[in-house]
Amino acid sequence: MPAHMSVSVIGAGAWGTALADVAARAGRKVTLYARNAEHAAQIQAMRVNPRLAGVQLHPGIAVTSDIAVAALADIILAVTPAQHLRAAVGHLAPHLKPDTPVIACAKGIEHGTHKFMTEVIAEAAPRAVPAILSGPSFADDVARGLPTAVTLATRDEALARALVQALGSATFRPYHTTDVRGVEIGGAAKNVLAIAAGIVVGKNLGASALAALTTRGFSELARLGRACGARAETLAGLSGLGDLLLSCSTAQSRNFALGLALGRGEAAPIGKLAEGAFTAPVLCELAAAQKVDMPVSNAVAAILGDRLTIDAAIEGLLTRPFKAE
Ligand SMILES: NC(=O)C1=CN([C@@H]2O[C@H](COP(=O)(O)OP(=O)(O)OC[C@H]3O[C@@H](n4cnc5c(N)ncnc54)[C@H](OP(=O)(O)O)[C@@H]3O)[C@@H](O)[C@H]2O)C=CC1
Ligand SMILES: O=C(CO)COP(=O)(O)O
Repeated sequence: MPAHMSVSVIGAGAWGTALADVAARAGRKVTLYARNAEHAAQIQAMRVNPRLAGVQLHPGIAVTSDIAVAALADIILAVTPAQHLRAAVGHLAPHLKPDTPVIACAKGIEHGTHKFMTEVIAEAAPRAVPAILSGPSFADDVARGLPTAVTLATRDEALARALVQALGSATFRPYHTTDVRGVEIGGAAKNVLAIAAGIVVGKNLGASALAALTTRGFSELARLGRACGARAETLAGLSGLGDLLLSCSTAQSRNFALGLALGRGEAAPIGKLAEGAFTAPVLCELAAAQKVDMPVSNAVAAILGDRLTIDAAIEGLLTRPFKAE
């Protein structure tokens, strides 16, 4: 069997299920791992996952709750929430073949450690080769076969190219890079900024304010990225600017939807994973450690931490001293 023929997806949520479909469409032999045996059996039998309602599973996808079976694949996609990645990869690690690429598809930074997703993989599965996939891609759109493009990064350029070949198709176009950190920062920071964008819309501040907020948000994302060694073209690429534009523009984004509810003074949507709420405090800690100014992200973290009202946060941002762009 040629290299990279088989793919396992760890985490049968909305994005894991959509990515299993992507890999099957690309011609790979696909296994979707759900940690709950009952869920796995139900998805296998019904060919739909309640976490991605209305989408029929590709007939080639096998569903398992056996981590040893999932670990046999040539490529692993790790698609749990960011704060669960270490546990999921740690569970998988003893069963992996040496040098198996493990691609993080979560967007976030680990609490407490400040580690990025590939660093978590490197620690939890030292014999694996960490990679990251991120970009503008709603699970629902991708699973329905609507086209998009993302960025896939790993340190070894030849491997990055091979992974893109293994997963890419006409409707899911990964671009490769070796700038792992740039891809990680874009995916993590955009979620926090999308909450701010939702607040702007929820507060009816107008389309001009939304564009200004998104642009200033990009500016702070790029500042932190540069401080952490990311390349400018990655930050302005699909995982940075691309995903920021998507997530700051529509309530289809769960992060934007959280901000929208906050801005309207409504309760947060129940049962919807908004990674930005988890990332905000750790992003701000990281920025402070790097001495990078991130006023929008700081405001989001303070609002979520009940240290600032939304009105006070808006006033604070609007009355900052004028400065050069
Ligand atoms: N949804 C989207 O459009 C996109 C999401 N992402 C990112 O992907 C990540 C996952 O999001 P999404 O799929 O939407 O989230 P969901 O809430 O839909 O699903 C998360 C899944 O992770 C599983 N899980 C949690 N911990 C573990 C573990 N230790 N081992 C195995 N599985 C585990 C959960 O299992 P259980 O059901 O048993 O709780 C659940 O099925 C996030 O970081 C998100 O930002 C990225 C791009 C698009
Ligand atoms: O990352 C995503 C789109 O690229 C999904 O966004 P939300 O997690 O905000 O729904």
